[in-house]
Amino acid sequence: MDAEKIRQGVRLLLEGIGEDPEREGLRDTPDRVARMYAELFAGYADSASTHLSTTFASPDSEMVLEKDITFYSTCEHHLLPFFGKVHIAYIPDGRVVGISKLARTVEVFARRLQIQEQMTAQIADALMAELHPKGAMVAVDAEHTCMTMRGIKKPGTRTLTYCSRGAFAKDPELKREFFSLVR
Ligand SMILES: Nc1nc2c(ncn2[C@@H]2O[C@H](COP(=O)(O)OP(=O)(O)OP(=O)(O)O)[C@@H](O)[C@H]2O)c(=O)[nH]1
Ligand SMILES: [Zn+2]
Repeated sequence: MDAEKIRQGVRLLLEGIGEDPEREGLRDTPDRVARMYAELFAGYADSASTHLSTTFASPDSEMVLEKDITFYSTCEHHLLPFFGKVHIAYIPDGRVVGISKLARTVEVFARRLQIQEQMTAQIADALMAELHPKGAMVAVDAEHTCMTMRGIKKPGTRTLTYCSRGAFAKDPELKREFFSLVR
């Protein structure tokens, strides 16, 4: 990430809205925003494979479901936050990952400029590619501040997206089980 470019950009934004970037309250803002962006967009320098490569043998495991993983991401159309919960399920094919690694995988993709559908699919595809499970399913339930605090302004509206791969894509019964568990 190029912190200097971000600082220059924020100075221009402040001028654009008619503010004085040199006034006391704003003097450190470009640098604060650059440091904040390093945090919000840390996902670009991270990869799911880093977190999903350590696996443990678990021959008899059935569905594993991690639900209510809180996330904050940034909408690529408006640069505003969208946030909510991710639910991840997979059916191991003999090997499982440490449970924290599922939440880490969410962070890898949430900490980028995103649209919700793409983030949902990227999480499912990363699980399939790294863990080779029999199937994976991801649901995301989020509020987009670009819809609630601006534009159409509908507070409380939630967007739900799903992505199923492998056994979950083929077997409606498994999908139903996933939905009954995340509800
Ligand atoms: N599918 C999808 N759309 C998104 C997401 N985040 C924001 N959007 C939408 O992206 C669209 C961008 O539409 P535009 O018409 O180009 O932008 P806009 O004039 O700011 O649109 P409004 O929000 O309707 O005022 C809007 O409809 C947003 O609601 C997302 O994660 N997925
Ligand atoms: Zn938006």
